Amino acid sequence: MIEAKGLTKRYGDKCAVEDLTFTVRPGIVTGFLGPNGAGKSTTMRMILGLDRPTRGSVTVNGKPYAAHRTPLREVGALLDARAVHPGRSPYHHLLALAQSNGLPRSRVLDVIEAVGLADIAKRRTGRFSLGMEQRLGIATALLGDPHTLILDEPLNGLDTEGIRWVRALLRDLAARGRTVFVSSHLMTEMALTADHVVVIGKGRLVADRSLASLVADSGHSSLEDAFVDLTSGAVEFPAPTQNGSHS
Ligand SMILES: Nc1ncnc2c1ncn2[C@@H]1O[C@H](COP(=O)(O)OP(=O)(O)OP(=O)(O)O)[C@@H](O)[C@H]1O
Repeated sequence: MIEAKGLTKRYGDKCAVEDLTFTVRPGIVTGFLGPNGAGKSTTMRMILGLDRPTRGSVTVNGKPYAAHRTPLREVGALLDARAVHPGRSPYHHLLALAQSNGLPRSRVLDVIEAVGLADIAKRRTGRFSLGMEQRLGIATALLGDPHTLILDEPLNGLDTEGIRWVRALLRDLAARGRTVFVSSHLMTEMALTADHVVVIGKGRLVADRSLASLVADSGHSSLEDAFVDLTSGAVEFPAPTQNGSHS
C-alpha cells in the first residue's frame, strides 16, 4: 500500500508536484498516467525517499521508505534501467545487492531465470540493449520478493514479446496480493494491464478511479481518448491574480 497525502515538490519557482493525495492498493495493478513533465517520476522518487517533499508525506506499507529496516523486501523499484555499472554482469549486480540486503543467493538465480536473462547472466551490461537493461531492472525490483512494486516506464525498449511478458508479470504479482504501481505512456498497453489509474496533469491529480469507470464515463471507447480529453485541460499552475484568486 502506498499512501500520499498532500504531496508537493517545488524546484525553485517550478512546482513539479502539487498537493497530491492518493492511495495505491494491494491486489490490483494501478497505472500512473500523465503527459510529459506531469510529475510522475518526481512522485515516484519521493515515494522512494530519493527526493524530499516540499510539503506533505508519503508512506509505503505504513512507513516512510527510509524507515523500513529491509527496504528491498518491502519495495522493489525500477526508475532508470540504465543505472547499472556497465562493467558488471547481471549476476554480479544482483549478487552485490542481495548480499548487502541479506537476501539469499538463490533469489539471484530465481530472478535471472524469471526475466529471461539466464543465457547472458555473466555478460557485462555495457553493451546491453535497452530491452535487456529493462529486464535486468525488473529483476532488480523483484529481487527482495517485495510487497510493493514501483516501476517507471518498464515497457520502454521492450519488444512485443517483452511487453506481453511484463503485462502477465504485473497481473500475476497483483493476483498474488502485491501492490503494483506502474507508469507508462503506452495507453493501449495500460488499458490491458491496469485495473485502476491515478492520472496527473501539470503536477496535480486529475483522476483516481477504476480504469473501466474512467473510460465508461468519458464518453469515449478507449483509454487513450479518455486520457487525452482528461489531461488537455490541465493548465500549468495558473498565476494568482492580485486578489489571490486564479486567473
Ligand atoms: N531536479 C529538477 N530540477 C528542476 N526541475 C525538475 C527536476 N526534476 C523534475 N523537474 C521538473 O518537474 C516537472 C516534472 O518532471 P517529471 O520528470 O517528474 O515528469 P514526468 O511526468 O515523469 O515526465 P515524463 O513523462 O516526461 O518522464 C518537469 O517540468 C521537470 O522539468
